[in-house]
Amino acid sequence: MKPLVSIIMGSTSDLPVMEKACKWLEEQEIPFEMNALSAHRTPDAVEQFAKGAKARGVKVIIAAAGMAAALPGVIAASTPLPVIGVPIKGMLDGLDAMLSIIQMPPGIPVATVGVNGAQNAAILAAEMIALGDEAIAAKVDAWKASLGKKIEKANKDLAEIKDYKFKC
Ligand SMILES: Nc1c(C(=O)O)ncn1[C@@H]1O[C@H](COP(=O)(O)O)[C@@H](O)[C@H]1O
Repeated sequence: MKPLVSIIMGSTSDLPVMEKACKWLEEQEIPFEMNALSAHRTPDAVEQFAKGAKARGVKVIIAAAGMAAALPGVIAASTPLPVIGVPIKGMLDGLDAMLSIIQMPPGIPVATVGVNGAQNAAILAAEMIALGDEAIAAKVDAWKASLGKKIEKANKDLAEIKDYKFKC
């Protein structure tokens, strides 16, 4: 199946974080592709990718980068598709990447998730696609319902801990 989500990372050193996005999309059976491209190191390839993504059927791009994270913004500049940026934690705890990604000049937005927020990026991508795709909307709904069930069970378990004292 043609990929609906394209995951781009600045380096394969970002892969341990971005695997969480892949895992979530795989579990939901949402087709995706993944590539390492760098606005700093392979600028021509990034431009070519960004300009061609929509015509290949991609609906949302997830772009992850650490340090001086130009990649998501550079991709956003060359595509009409929504771009979700994932700041990767590095030497400055990811604050450098987060600010690089979130502080886009007016007109070229990047929807930025939290530092290392790969799974949230995948969920947000699915929610965007779900606006025009009932099957994916049903998957997102089911996922959110399962989260609710988990916390309901955790709350029940908490009530059953006999010596639990509310300390706040
Ligand atoms: N921020 C960028 C860009 C870019 O924005 O084009 N290209 C690579 N990087 C980041 O550099 C970090 C170190 O990369 P290496 O581990 O390859 O040296 C990675 O987190 C990557 O995302």
